[in-house]
Amino acid sequence: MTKIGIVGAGGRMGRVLIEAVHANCAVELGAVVGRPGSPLIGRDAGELAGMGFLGLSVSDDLAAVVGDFDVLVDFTLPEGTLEHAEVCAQHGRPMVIGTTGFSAMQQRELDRLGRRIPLLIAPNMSIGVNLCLTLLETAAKVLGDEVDIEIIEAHHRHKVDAPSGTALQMGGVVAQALGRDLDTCAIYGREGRTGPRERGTIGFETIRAGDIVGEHTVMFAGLGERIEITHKATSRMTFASGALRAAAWLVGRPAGRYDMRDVLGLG
Ligand SMILES: NC(=O)C1=CN([C@@H]2O[C@H](COP(=O)(O)OP(=O)(O)OC[C@H]3O[C@@H](n4cnc5c(N)ncnc54)[C@H](OP(=O)(O)O)[C@@H]3O)[C@@H](O)[C@H]2O)C=CC1
Ligand SMILES: O=C(O)C1=N[C@H](C(=O)O)C[C@H](O)C1
Repeated sequence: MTKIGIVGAGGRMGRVLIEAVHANCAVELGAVVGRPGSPLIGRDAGELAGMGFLGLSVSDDLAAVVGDFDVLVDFTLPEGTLEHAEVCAQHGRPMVIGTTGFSAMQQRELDRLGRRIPLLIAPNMSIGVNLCLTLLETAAKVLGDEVDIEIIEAHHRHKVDAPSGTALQMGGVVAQALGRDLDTCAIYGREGRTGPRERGTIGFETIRAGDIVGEHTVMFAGLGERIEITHKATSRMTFASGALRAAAWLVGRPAGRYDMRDVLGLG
């Protein structure tokens, strides 16, 4: 049975991951780690996730528990994820990363670490979103430059990065299919006297409100017709289940950077 380590124990995803591991008979909980100084350190992981006593307490030292798991699952913040990845690289542990909001420099650091250990990095672990990436590639290739492309994403009020990692990945897939460079063709929000839409751009719009789990729409709008590909997550369990599937898949792979489409055979 694959032993899972979880960092970011007290986070929205951390708690759901503890629950998901407990409910999945192919994996077991090896270690749960919280941020040093957090009031959660020493608490029982099961009680933290609202599932009752599990007999595994939250540690504040990833290096001290690295022997207790086969693969680490990380949904935290970029700075924390890079520190955790360095520990995993030192101890030869594979890692599944769901964290979003990495800078270009942090992405290069992940590339470097991915040469030492297997790293699976996906801004969205849901099967539905990863299937949508394939649909988007096909749509972009068929519709070409005739249509205007806009990506609209909506998330809960606590989210700290924008646009979402998923929206950026969707933009990247569409841009690549059209032979465009997302860095130069992306427009992030509009206001004031913008003038008419510049052809060849990809627009991003962000909504932050209430408890929305995660919604993404990519609009291909032409003259006389419009296609919209939409994904709506209604439970964080969909991300957690995907992350555990990825974790079990990753153990035993050679060092490298993988993503969820590799797990699903969509790469
Ligand atoms: N790939 C996917 O499918 C999904 C990705 N995400 C992404 O996952 C990330 C987390 O989301 P969410 O759970 O909602 O966020 P939360 O803010 O609820 O949780 C983040 C957790 O990370 C911990 N943390 C933050 N910084 C550090 C650090 N430097 N070292 C160690 N631990 C740290 C926090 O600890 P503390 O509370 O002590 O600050 C907290 O427990 C985001 O980037 C989000 O975009 C979310 C859902 C799905
Ligand atoms: O922060 C979140 O909650 C989510 N973040 C991910 C992203 O940035 O794409 C994925 C998911 O939509 C939830």
